[in-house]
Amino acid sequence: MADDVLVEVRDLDMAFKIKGQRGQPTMLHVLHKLSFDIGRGETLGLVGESGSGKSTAGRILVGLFEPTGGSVKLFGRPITGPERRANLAAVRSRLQFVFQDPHAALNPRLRVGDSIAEPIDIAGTMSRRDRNDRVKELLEMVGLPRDSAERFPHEFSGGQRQRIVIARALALAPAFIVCDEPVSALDVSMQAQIINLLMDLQARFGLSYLFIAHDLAVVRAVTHRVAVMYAGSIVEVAPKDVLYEKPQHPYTQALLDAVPRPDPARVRPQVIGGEVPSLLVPPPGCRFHTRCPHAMPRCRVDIPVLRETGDGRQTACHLYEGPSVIPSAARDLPRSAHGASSAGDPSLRSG
Ligand SMILES: Nc1ncnc2c1ncn2[C@@H]1O[C@H](COP(=O)(O)OP(=O)(O)OP(=O)(O)O)[C@@H](O)[C@H]1O
Repeated sequence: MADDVLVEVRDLDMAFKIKGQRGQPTMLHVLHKLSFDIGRGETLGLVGESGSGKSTAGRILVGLFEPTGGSVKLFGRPITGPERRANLAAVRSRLQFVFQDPHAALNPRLRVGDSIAEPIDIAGTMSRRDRNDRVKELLEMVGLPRDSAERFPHEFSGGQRQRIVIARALALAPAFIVCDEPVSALDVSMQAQIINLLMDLQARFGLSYLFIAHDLAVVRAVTHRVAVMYAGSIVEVAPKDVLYEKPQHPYTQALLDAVPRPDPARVRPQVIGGEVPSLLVPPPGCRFHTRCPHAMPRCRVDIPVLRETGDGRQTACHLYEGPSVIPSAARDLPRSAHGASSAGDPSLRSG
């Protein structure tokens, strides 16, 4: 593993045992062969429709769920397999999680200082005085007055509460934080402030983030690279400007097309047609083929895997597997290649 890779995920699978029809236990396959890295000081965005598995992936990375397959290394240590327990204990203080809802994340009966100090108290390594000094330092770091420690969560706004949650996440000086929709419960002006805070903290402490969000504008503002998930798989991962300027996977294109833009020529955003496939009975082949305007016969049979397609991008799509020159984006393809007729275009088929 390169020194600057903090998080290494390979072929991650996750299935939950649930009650199926007539109460029979059945497995819900939520993640399928996820692979990605996150570097030191890097923010990887994770986007995709609701239910695509983003939060499940985030929870696995902080040790909340044990995956059913594949491997995860944090700071070079596997947190999957037989060493899971020992390695998680060793890296726990360097991992944190910031949830969407700052109201639910804070105990209303605890003073803010005691909430922030929870990880310190659990670690049990600081004197009372050092702990209280650290709490004040953390409050300052997140832009709150030092005397906030004595107050209760209900005395703060939603944005301030999220600052308190972030202060608690920073208590043990982590290196990696999973931020799961950290600003989606806040109004737009608060969102900008919290995003700026997260970015300032990253610059100051070299933090790495997995940033899970629905809002593609927020993701673009905050991330370095973006991974797009569809029905439990990553379909495209690329540096953010590459992805946003020239989305390659048909699903990424549809996702970006669905974003409302202040463009008078576009009266309303395109919506992604069709239904999200069932995770219980996923379609064979490419899971997006049931909604894909470019689906070819082989898309119904073969599962595409992530492949390098240039510009630091990986895409899982049969359109880009051809033996001939790979187009830099599906948008650059001749019009005929965009429609269903591409099924018959041999230059777009893989060999
Ligand atoms: N503990 C669990 N037990 C059973 N199923 C679960 C569990 N956690 C998540 N799931 C299921 O896994 C699938 C993916 O959920 P997940 O929350 O990871 O998606 P998501 O992309 O984060 O969605 P959202 O954006 O709505 O939060 C869903 O079908 C969900 O119902």
